[in-house]
Amino acid sequence: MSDGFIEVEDLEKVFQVRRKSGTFRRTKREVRAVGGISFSVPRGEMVGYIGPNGAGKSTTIKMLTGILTPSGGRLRVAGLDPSRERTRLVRRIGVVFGQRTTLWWDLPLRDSFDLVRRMYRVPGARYRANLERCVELLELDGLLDVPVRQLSLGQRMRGDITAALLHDPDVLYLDEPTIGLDVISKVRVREFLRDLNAEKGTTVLLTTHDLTDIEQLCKRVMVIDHGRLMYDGALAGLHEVGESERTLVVDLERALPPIEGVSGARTVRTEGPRQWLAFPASASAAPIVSQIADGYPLVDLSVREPDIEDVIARMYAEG
Ligand SMILES: Nc1ncnc2c1ncn2[C@@H]1O[C@H](COP(=O)(O)OP(=O)(O)OP(=O)(O)O)[C@@H](O)[C@H]1O
Repeated sequence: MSDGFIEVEDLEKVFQVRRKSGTFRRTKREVRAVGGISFSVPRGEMVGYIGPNGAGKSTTIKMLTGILTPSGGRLRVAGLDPSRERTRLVRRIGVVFGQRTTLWWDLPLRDSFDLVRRMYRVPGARYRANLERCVELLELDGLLDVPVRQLSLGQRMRGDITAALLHDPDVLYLDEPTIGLDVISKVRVREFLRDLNAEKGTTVLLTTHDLTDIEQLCKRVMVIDHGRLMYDGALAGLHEVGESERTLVVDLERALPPIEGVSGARTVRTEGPRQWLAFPASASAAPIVSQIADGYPLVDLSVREPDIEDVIARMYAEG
């Protein structure tokens, strides 16, 4: 194996699923959730790990955290074998699942954090410094005495991220950290993660359905589908392989005929004063925006990233 901080070689996970067939008979079926993948992540890198539903992302993360034992292949995180040395590994990693909380539902945030401190035996000074930093950067001030169940989704997520970082992990696994968050909370979480990576050199593996997360945080992205690694490289390269498109959504002062004559983009939909223009995902939106602003009464605009499913479908189409 090479000397990456996360090293994965021919990693496999096969689940045996029992199915009832007829009244008495049960048949066994194998599900190859991860079918022999290899990658290496150097220390301090932020990597996106994306793929459609059921692709094998969670199963990979569970093997990387030691929750699941691989069926085959080799795996090292911070020099440790996750399933055999799980207790030692736990001190080196942090995990955030967007769809469920690791915080105690009925306790105020402060008490949840205190329990995490005891569990990981974080020294007092380090705990206070880390908590203070998270409270400031994630704007949790005033929320520490609120029970978790009373927090909004965005506030809870920021609480979960704090809980995952109190013991200064070297590796952070983030599973859909911006799912269901409003635009402002998303921006806040992304800024925080960028700063964390820059200041502490935390290695981050990020699973998300939101390509904007990847675009703003990761230089490198890995795509998994049907348990196989389909792509490992820059996001721009992925867009080129799949010839995927981004969409510019423009609001004009009034309803007008479809915008025409903008080089590099074409109008794909109009609805009252709002129009949608598609352009190659690897191109910059700036020249398109300026052409529209020169010729049309522009009020507002936003750029939408392509869906991950769409990008992957196009990859297949390219063959
Ligand atoms: N414990 C299990 N027993 C049997 N099959 C499983 C188990 N866990 C996962 N699978 C199957 O393995 C495959 C990969 O699942 P996995 O949860 O890793 O996908 P995913 O990429 O994380 O999907 P999602 O984006 O929906 O979370 C799926 O077909 C799933 O049904």
